[in-house]
Amino acid sequence: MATIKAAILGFGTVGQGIYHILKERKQELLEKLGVELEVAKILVTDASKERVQNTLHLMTESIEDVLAEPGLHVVFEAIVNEEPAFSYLKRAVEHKCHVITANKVMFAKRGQELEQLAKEHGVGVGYEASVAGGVPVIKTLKNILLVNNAQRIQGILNGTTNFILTKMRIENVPFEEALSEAQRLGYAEADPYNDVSGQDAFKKLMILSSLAFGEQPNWAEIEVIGVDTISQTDMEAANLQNLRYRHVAEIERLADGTLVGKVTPLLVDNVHPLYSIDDVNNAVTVDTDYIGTITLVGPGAGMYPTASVMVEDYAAIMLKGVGQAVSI
Ligand SMILES: NC(=O)C1=CN([C@@H]2O[C@H](COP(=O)(O)OP(=O)(O)OC[C@H]3O[C@@H](n4cnc5c(N)ncnc54)[C@H](OP(=O)(O)O)[C@@H]3O)[C@@H](O)[C@H]2O)C=CC1
Ligand SMILES: N[C@@H](CC=O)C(=O)O
Repeated sequence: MATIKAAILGFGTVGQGIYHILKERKQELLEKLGVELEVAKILVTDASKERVQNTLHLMTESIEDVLAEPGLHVVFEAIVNEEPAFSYLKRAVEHKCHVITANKVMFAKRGQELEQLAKEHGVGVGYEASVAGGVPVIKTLKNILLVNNAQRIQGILNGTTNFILTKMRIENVPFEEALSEAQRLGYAEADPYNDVSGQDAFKKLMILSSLAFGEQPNWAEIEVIGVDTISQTDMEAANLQNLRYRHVAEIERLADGTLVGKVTPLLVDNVHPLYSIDDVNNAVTVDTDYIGTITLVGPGAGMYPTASVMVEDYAAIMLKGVGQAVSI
C-alpha cells in the first residue's frame, strides 16, 4: 500500500478541518483511492502554538521546509490573501504537487495563471472551496458547460453576511453581535471587512465569471455594496412588508458580449428564489441556454463543509486524472 504525503498551508478553521477529515476518513480514502494519505507538514505563522493535539511536530513556518518533504504529493492551501499564497502554490506546482485551494482572494486574481502553470507541469488544481463553501458549484459548472452556455449567474455567495442578515431579522440582534457570532463559528474572514463590504462575494463572482464565461469583466466597473449599511430599523421596515434582505452577487453576458455584474443588498419578496435561503447558506442560480435555470443551495462557510470539498477535489484528481480535474 502506497503512502501519499500531504501538506496543509494555514491551520485555522479550514486547515484544521482538512486535518480532521483526512484523519477521520483515512480508511475510506484508502479503500476508494488505494493510498494512505498522511499529513507530513503544516505551515503557519507561529509554529510554537499547538492548535490541535499532537500536531506540533508537523508545524513549520518555512515553505522551504514544506517543499523539502520527500514524496510530497499534494498541498492544501488555506491561508489568506494573494501573497504569499500564490507564490507558495506556484512553487508547489513547479515541485509537481497537486494544489487545492480555498483562497478566493488569490484565485480570483491569479487562478488562470495557476491553472496554466499546473497544466504545464501535469498536476491538478482544485478550487471548489473558493466559491460558496460546501456548495459544489465549480464541479457543477465544469460538468454542464461543456455543452451549455451560461447566460447569467446570480446568488448569495457569502455565508457570513447571510448569517448576519438572518440573525438580525429573526432574533433582532444588532449587526455587530451577529458578526461576532459569525466569527466565533469560523464563518467570517480573518478580516471581516471582506465579508461585510461585499469584497469576498465579489472575488467569488470573478472566479465564477472566469469559469462560466472564460473571462472576467473589468473589476473597476463592478459596483460592490456591502451589508454594513443595513440598520435594524431598515430590517424592521422590511419585515413589516414581508420582504427580506439578501446580499446578492450577479453577472450576466449581454447580447453584445459585454459582461455586466454587481454585488449589492437586495430586498426580495416571498416568490423570489433567494427569499428562503437563511443562515450560513449560499445559493447559486445559473441560467443556461439548453438546461434552463438550475439552483444549488448549501452551507457557504464553516470548517467541515469547506474542508470536505477540498478533500473531495483531491480525491477527484486521484480518481479521474489531472485532465479532468483542472478547469475547462
Ligand atoms: N472559514 C471558512 O468558512 C472559509 C474560508 N475560506 C478561505 O480559506 C482560507 C482560510 O480561511 P480560515 O481557515 O477561515 O482562516 P483562519 O484565519 O482561521 O486561518 C488562517 C491560517 O493561515 C495561517 N496563515 C496566514 N497567513 C500565513 C502566512 N503568510 N504563512 C503561513 N501561514 C499563514 C494562519 O497562521 P497562524 O495560525 O499562525 O496565524 C492561520 O493558521 C481563506 O483564504 C478563506 O477565505 C474559504 C471558504 C470558507
Ligand atoms: N467568509 C466567507 C467564508 C467562505 O468563503 C463567507 O462567510 O462566505
